Amino acid sequence: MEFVKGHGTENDFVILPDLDDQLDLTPARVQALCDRQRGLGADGVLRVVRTSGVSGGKWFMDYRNADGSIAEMCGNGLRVFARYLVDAGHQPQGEFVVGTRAGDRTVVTHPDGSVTNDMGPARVTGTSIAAVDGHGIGGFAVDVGNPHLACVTDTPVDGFDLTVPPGFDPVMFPHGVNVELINVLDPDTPRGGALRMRVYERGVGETRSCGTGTVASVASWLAGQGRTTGSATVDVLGGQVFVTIEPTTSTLTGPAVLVARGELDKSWWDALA
Ligand SMILES: N[C@@H](CCC[C@H](N)C(=O)O)C(=O)O
Repeated sequence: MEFVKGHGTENDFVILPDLDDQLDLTPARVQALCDRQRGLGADGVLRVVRTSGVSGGKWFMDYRNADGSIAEMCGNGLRVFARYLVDAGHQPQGEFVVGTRAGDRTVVTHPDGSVTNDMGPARVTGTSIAAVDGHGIGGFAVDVGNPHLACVTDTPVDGFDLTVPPGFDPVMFPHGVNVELINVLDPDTPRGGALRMRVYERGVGETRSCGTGTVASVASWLAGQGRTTGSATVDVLGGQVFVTIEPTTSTLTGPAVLVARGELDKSWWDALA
């Protein structure tokens, strides 16, 4: 069985081409694939499925977190998924649609290897508090298809201990939440704001980047100013992305890198069922 390894700003994924939707991708198999000692190592799995499509799209991105859980959407994963489709010859370079559990998303692959995703609306749904490293940090709940609690703080984000999961309000986030900590590096550059973000991802732990988290972070930063539109670069541990927020949608541009391809050992895979 073929696999491809890739990353977007060092948020890394095992890509499993399964065009005819045949694979039994159990949580145990996802956990083993993502394990950095007994598997390939990754923050998540992207299963590539060909579909008849509900609105012109030919592809479905089946995203799983490293703990085996299913999430609605993955922004970095979507860029890597798009890059894989072009690299494998399944799509020409340019614009096409990918189905996700959060809905259809248009992607545009660029010749320099970067990808722009239409991320859909970033809906600010309220305020809440994250308990991080002994601090209570206020932020905005933002729905980017998946749930986020994006907290702008003056405390330097690089100093927080994110080896422990942040606490959050389980009534507000009954299905868990991804927590972002954000510093404003510069509120007004020629490209909009400049933010720095760290993230603790639901179902994974701290990762070096989270695409939906960067969109939530910019939406939260804007909401704190009473704004609903704007743009910003977001520095993450694994690089930089660019986000725009519009009234009805948002976009995310950043790198998408394919690193390796190979074959899974059949007896290893079968033993995990
Ligand atoms: N890394 C992703 C987000 C993956 C899903 C998230 N952990 C969740 O459970 O919602 C991204 O780049 O957006």
